[in-house]
Amino acid sequence: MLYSHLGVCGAPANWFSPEIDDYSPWTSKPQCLKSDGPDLNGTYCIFSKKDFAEGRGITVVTTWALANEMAQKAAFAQPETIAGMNDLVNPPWGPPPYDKRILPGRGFGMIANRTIFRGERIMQETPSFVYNRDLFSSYEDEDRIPLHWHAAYQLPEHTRIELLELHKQHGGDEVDDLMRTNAFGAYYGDPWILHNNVLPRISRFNHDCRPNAHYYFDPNTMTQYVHAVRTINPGEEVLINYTDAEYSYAERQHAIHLSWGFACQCSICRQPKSHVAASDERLAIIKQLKESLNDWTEIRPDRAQMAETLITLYEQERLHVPIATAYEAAAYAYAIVGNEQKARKYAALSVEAMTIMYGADHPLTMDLEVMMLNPKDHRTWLFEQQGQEADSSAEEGGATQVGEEAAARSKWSFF
Ligand SMILES: C[S@@+](CC[C@H](N)C(=O)[O-])C[C@H]1O[C@@H](n2cnc3c(N)ncnc32)[C@H](O)[C@@H]1O
Repeated sequence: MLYSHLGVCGAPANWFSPEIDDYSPWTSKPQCLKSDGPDLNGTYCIFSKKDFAEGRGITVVTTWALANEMAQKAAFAQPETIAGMNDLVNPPWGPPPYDKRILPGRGFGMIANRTIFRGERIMQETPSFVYNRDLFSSYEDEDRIPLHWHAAYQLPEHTRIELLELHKQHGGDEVDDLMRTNAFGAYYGDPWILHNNVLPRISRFNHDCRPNAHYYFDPNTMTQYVHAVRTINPGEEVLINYTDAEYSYAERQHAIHLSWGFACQCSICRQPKSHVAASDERLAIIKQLKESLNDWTEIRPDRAQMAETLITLYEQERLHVPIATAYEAAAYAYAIVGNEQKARKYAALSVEAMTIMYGADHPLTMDLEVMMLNPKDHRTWLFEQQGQEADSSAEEGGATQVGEEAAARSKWSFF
């Protein structure tokens, strides 16, 4: 569907361009939706930069304040940090280990063209289209959809073609549809605001509830990374998970059908009913154990045992990435009682899995690295003992408050 205002008729009447001469780093003058308030910071506009990421380009529909924040990130301020990110011929991490192929019943998919080992980089990409999700709830379609189109037309032609060729599942407006079918949620700003990132290449990976690859987005480099979570054999399809890895069978089926329009037939969804029920039961116990392990309001002598059970359940569920949080819980459980050897062991396992889950530079990965290198340097070391001392001093009317201790402990809870 083409919008006449894109060419002949000019911008719609409810748009305006702020009277600002310097709108760098954006390469086109931002077009904004008229709002009632005088504050430009909260105004939604289209921000685009044709030369972003060595000519890949980017177009962003968000508030003025969030776009300014984004422009401070390394990807914009130090473009050398993302050199070669979208290069498919000679990418910095070696030739692509997959081929894009048409597959029966599921459109394009990515097939491994060699053995890919756990932790190996498979792909990396900067988004070409970023869209603030609040627009969906704040504006009617007739205001919102022209923004999509105008934003898409701000991209360099080769990137726009790549974007518009993406798979569309739902019908209706094309850009709206491609965004619903292909967008990845991503947080920008402080506090975090949910956006949609469209990454035309990573979008070609199909779904599996027990995938062999995992992605994460780094807002600083504005790059999404995909890594193998287990050995992938040549000829095997590289698959990512579109939903919450810990959803039950019914939740997975519902979410996949609603948002992507297919009935999931992955290896775990195709199991006999009794196996699916057993898996659901394990997932329910995983949920309960995580809640208990996240509760730091009392000293739990069975903490390490709970963490070990959680690890076993994740293994049985073939959840090779979220298991990072179970290793993390085990590392804490052993550190707080002063078991150096086991704290180190589980911290190392967690660092390995967290690097795939969030990246090596993520604060959680770096925190576990401290424990891996020297558990005694970690803030949780012998915490249980300190907690007990604090509890008894509180019972004796001492100055230390048990409540404060509990609050401090709850700050370690990351899952
Ligand atoms: C983000 S796209 C993935 C790439 C897509 N196959 C393509 O041709 O571009 C999502 C769409 O791919 C298809 N798809 C993804 N995973 C699938 C699966 N496991 N089984 C069947 N279809 C799948 C569905 O049509 C879904 O709406």
